[in-house]
Parts: sequence; C-alpha cells; structure tokens
Amino acid sequence: MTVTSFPSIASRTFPQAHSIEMISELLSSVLGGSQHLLILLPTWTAALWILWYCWKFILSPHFYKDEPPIYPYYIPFIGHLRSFIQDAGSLVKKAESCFGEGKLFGVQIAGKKLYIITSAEGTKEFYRNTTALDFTAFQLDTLKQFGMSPAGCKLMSKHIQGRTNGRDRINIDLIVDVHHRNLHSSANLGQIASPVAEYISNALRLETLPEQCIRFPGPRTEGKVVSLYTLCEEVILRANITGFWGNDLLDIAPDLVSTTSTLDRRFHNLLLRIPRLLEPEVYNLRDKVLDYFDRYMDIPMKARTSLSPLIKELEQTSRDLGLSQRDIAVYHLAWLLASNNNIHAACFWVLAHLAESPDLANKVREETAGIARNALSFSPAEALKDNQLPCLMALWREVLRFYGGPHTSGRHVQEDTVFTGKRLRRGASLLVATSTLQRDKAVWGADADEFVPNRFLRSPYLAKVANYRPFGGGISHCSGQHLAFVEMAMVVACLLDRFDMQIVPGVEETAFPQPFKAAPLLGIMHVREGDDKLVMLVPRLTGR
Ligand code: HEM
Repeated sequence: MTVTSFPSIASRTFPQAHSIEMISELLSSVLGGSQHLLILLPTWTAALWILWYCWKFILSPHFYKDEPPIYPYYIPFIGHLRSFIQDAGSLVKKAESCFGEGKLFGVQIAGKKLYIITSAEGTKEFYRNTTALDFTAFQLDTLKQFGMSPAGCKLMSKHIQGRTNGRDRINIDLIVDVHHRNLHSSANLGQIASPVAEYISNALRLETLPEQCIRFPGPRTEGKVVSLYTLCEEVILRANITGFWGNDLLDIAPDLVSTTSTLDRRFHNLLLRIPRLLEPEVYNLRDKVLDYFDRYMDIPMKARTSLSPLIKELEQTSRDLGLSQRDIAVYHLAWLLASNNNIHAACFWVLAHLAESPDLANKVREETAGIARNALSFSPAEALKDNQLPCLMALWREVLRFYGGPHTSGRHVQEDTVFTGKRLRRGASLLVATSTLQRDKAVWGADADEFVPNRFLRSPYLAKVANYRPFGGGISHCSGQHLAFVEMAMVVACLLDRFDMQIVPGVEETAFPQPFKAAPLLGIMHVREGDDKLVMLVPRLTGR
C-alpha cells in the first residue's frame, strides 16, 4: 500500500492515534510489520506531512472561517519564502486567482504570516487603521532591522508630552516632524532641492557626463552613447548624496553609489526579517554603510561642507535625544534609502519612454525648457503646479502606475484586529499589493496592462482614485514625493534641452527594456538584469 491511501486509514483510526507509538503501530501494520528504519523514516515523515497538510489547508480553514485563508505551501515553517523572494508578483497572482479577485489572503514566509491586500477597500482601511496597524511601530521595527540597538529602540519609543494621530507622542515623532517640516513647506523644499538641482544641471553636460554611463565615447562633436539606467543611477544618487550630506560622505565612501543601489534592490529582506544566515549579503552591505556613516560623524558637524538643513536637523535632534553615534548612523542609513530608493528607477522609465517617442519628447522639451535654462533659480513650487508641466506630469504618473512593484506599504499587526471583516492576529504582517490595484481593468480600463503616456491627461481624475497608491496614503503618505518629481523634472529638462536622444548608429534595434517583476520590492520596479536603454546623446545647438 502506498502513502497516498493514508487519509482513508486516518479517518478510520486517527482519533486514537495521538501518540508516536500509535502512529508507528499503524504504519507498521500498513507496511506489513516491516521495522526497517530506511523504510519507516520516510514513511513516517510522509504520513506526518499528509496529516499536517490536511489539517492546515483542508480542516482548519473550516474552524477558523473568520481568518483570511492561507495560500497552501509544501514546506512547514519555510512556506513561500523561496517563491516570494524569487517572484513575489507571480506568487500574489497565483494566490489571487485561487481565492478570487480582491480577496484578502495570507502567505507564509519563514514562520510568519504575511497578509496581502488586493482591493481598494482593503487599502483604504489599511491606511485608516492607525492603531492595530500603527506606522510608528513599523518604523521602529525597520530601525531595529537596520541595526538600531535595543537601547536606541527603547529611547525612540519613550513617551513624551502630547498626542499624535490619536495616540501618545513618543520620541520618534520628533524625527518624523523634521521630515515633514523640511519637505512639506515649499520654502524649505526649495532649500533642499536647490543643491540637488544644481548638481544635476552640472552633471548633465557633454563634458561632465559620468564616465560610468558612457558606452562608446565617439568623437566629441558627434555625441556619446550612454546607458540611460546607469546615467540615472549615477546622477540621481550622487546628486542626493552630495545634496543631503555634502561632499565629505563620498570622500569617505567612494563606492556609496553602487553600494546604495545594490542595497536598494535587497533591503526588503531586512524588513521581512529574513535571517542573516539566509541573506548574509544584505546584512553585510547594511553594516558597511553604517560604518561609513559612523566615520562621517567623526567629522564635527561644523567642519562638514554643504550639509543640508534637513540632515543637520535630523542628526541634531537624534543627538539631543541621547542616541549613540552608531544608532544615529542607522537613521542616516534609513534616510539614504528613503531618499534614493525608487527615484532613479522611476526616472529611467520616464527617459526610456521619451527616447522611444520623439513626438512626446518634443512636447516635454517645450514644457521644460524654462527649468533647464534657469536651473540655479529653479522653484519647485512652480514646477509642481499641476498645469505647468502637463505632459511630463502625466508621463510621470503613468510610470508610477505601470512600473509600481508588487508592493508598497507594509505593517506589522500590533493587536488582534478585525480587518475587512476578517480577524488578523497580533504579530502577522500586511502588505498592499500595489501592482494588482494599479492594473485593475475595472478601474483603469481594458488597456490597464498597457503603458499609455497620456492616460492621466485623458482622465486626470485617475490620479485621485483609491487604486492609485504610488506614494502610499494616510499619515505615512510619502513626504518626498514632491522632491522626487522635481529631481526627475530637472534630469529630463537638462537632457532634452541640451541633447537629442538618438538611436545608436550601428547597434541593432533591441526590444524595449523590461522591468524586473520578480522582486518583492517596496516601490518602483528596476530594469530586468541585462536590459537597458542605450541612446546616443547628440548636443543640440540651442541647448544651454
Ligand atoms: C518615486 C519616488 C518615491 C516613491 C515611489 C516613494 C514611495 C513611498 C511610499 C509608498 C511610502 C509609504 C510607505 C508606507 O506607508 O509604508 C513612502 C514614505 C516615505 N517616503 Fe517616499 N517615495 C519616493 C521618494 C521619496 C524621496 C525622494 C524621499 C525623501 C527625500 C522620500 C521619503 C519618504 C519618507 C520619509 C516616508 C515616510 C513617511 C514620512 O515620514 O513622511 N520618498 N514613500
């Protein structure tokens, strides 16, 4: 008899088979009395596995009907870890087609339940529920995963006077206030954006293009062939790093651009609490960047060149709270990732589509000419006016919709709670499945899976629908969204004003680059490995 017939035996005898000996007896009878270990061990294992599987995915859902269903998996504890890391998007799609569109369901990642929200209603409730799904608790957990010491975490969660978002204020709220103060008011945003814009403007000239992005130099007058992906990575990351931390940080950490870029692709593994043993590289990169910031802070603040007011205030506030230098380094790391993750990938997709469509590039060139020519007196508030750059704004919004990765926001459940009618237990985690929401045909129409550059020009109301969540929502709504647009606009304006983006002569036309859909990224998808968009940048006579 094979193990596949075990369930019929189990239904006959299982109520008594609660001890190992009884199972052993049962198996022995099934095997005709054979006690041979080599046969018994795998048979026992298979039998126990079948019992576990039947209980977990057939019987227990009947007992726990008020909890979201869990997508079946084969290896206890480990669950969907491998498929989630390798291709989170496909896993979510398969699970959604198993349970039905818009349903809340769970996957199992290394011993933890991770619930996935695929409906607009669920997303609204996610951002509204600021107690059981407290964002601050998520931030504290993120800091812990980024390397903050237990003493540092305790200090950050210490109560202070006053209330915020319906709860008592804690020390970390003072830091969040610094983000908001510096990035929400247009005067402060101007102060933050101006050195970043200046860096971008200076870097995007024929003679100063970063050499990492140049593929074939060619004679000077003819132009240069560049990788658009590397150009965005080099220019935007360097602009942000020097704009925020001044020149000293890159002197201490010359490889910080490439390190940040790699960390950006992997840091979700820290947030998902994947153990160091399974993902050593991401922990090593994290520690390397912490060492850089530690050394950076050895330079007295007054002696650092061109430090931005935001970073100055963040560091000073953390010192005043009594955080150790190593714990403040964790804050710098968090800010490095928050300010850099997403933006260069999003900017790449904007440029790749402009390079593909000369008509659209001409319209955007006309809109943005003023920005490129007045880079030093550039006003973010002007650029952000909705009717100021209509074609570029529509293209940006479509990039954020179409290339939005499988997930954006995540939370850890702080207390048992009822969510969209289902009970969630404390300790589980939740993710918003952005790409599912942003590709829903019922909202976006039959062309939801196509890239339509003027979609938001055609239907501006789409920027406000609950299915559109590139910057999250509620109290955790991204403070950097305006800065991100301004940086992208500056790159686009300078490139289009100074260059024509032409097809590379002698290089066969290749397919349009594809996004790397597999990673469970929090934010915008990067380009698939090996894909890129090469263009020939030919100087324009009218460009400045
Ligand atoms: C295309 C670029 C960007 C995208 C798609 C993006 C996306 C997001 C999302 C989805 C959230 C919500 C997270 C949650 O609810 O769990 C968020 C929060 C946040 N983002 Fe961004 N972001 C971008 C650029 C930036 C930049 C450039 C900065 C900083 C300069 C920044 C700083 C922050 C901060 C500090 C938060 C936490 C909320 C707060 O304290 O304000 N982001 N972002």
